[in-house]
Amino acid sequence: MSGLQRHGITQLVRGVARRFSSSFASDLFSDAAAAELLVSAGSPASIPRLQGLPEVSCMISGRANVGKSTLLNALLGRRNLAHTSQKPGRTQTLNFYRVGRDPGKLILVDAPGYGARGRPEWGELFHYYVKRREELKRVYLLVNATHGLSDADRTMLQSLDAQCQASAGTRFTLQAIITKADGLLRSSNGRGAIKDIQRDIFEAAPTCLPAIVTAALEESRLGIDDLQQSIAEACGLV
Ligand SMILES: Nc1nc2c(ncn2[C@@H]2O[C@H](COP(=O)(O)OP(=O)(O)OP(=O)(O)O)[C@@H](O)[C@H]2O)c(=O)[nH]1
Ligand SMILES: [Mg+2]
Repeated sequence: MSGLQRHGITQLVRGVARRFSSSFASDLFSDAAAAELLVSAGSPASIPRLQGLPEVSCMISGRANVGKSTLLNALLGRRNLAHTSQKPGRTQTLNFYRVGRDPGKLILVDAPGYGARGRPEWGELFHYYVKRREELKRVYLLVNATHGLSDADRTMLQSLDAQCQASAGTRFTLQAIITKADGLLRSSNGRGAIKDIQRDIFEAAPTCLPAIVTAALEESRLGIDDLQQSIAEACGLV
């Protein structure tokens, strides 16, 4: 068998494996009606143990109004499981959502936005959670495509990156999500602007995995399958 044929077969096997694992990831998120908000925690003392559940937590955090709750609804195929609002600061607690039918396979955590019009105590709650939560597998940091990185995003990325480096990625890994990309991708320099954001993210946090570019409104969806796949991989479920 020639080298070229061997290469062709390897590529074919990889392609099939990728398709198989991506269909597994979408199965994981397919049971939309069964997803459930388990607990909202407003203080470190009320962060739940959730013992008994095979919990693997993914954390979604980001600047207020960046589109976290809308993204969570898109991921779970639900309209209003997580409350959304045009006004920043709607999410004020850590909200633990079970994905799938009880006992579930993983937990998604929606967090209060920090930065503009977020409150410092919400940031403290998030930091407490990230420092202590053994079940946490990955932190997703959301960046608004139209605003780019804020100073608060940079500070957060640097802090999370330092924690990832300190544990050599054994505690949790870090990945950025560029949200609300629909608006930017319609403009002539949209792709360039997204590349700039990706470069800024890498400069602030070299351990951050390549950003997933998303749009989460019902009328324009982008990157949701990729995000489902990434969450399943982070949680060791594919
Ligand atoms: N164009 C566009 N708008 C979006 C997208 N995602 C969310 N939005 C809008 O942005 C606003 C804020 O969305 P939320 O999901 O409530 O944002 P959040 O980050 O959860 O906000 P807080 O909980 O207040 O921190 C809403 O008006 C959404 O409809 C998107 O992908 N594209
Ligand atoms: Mg919210």
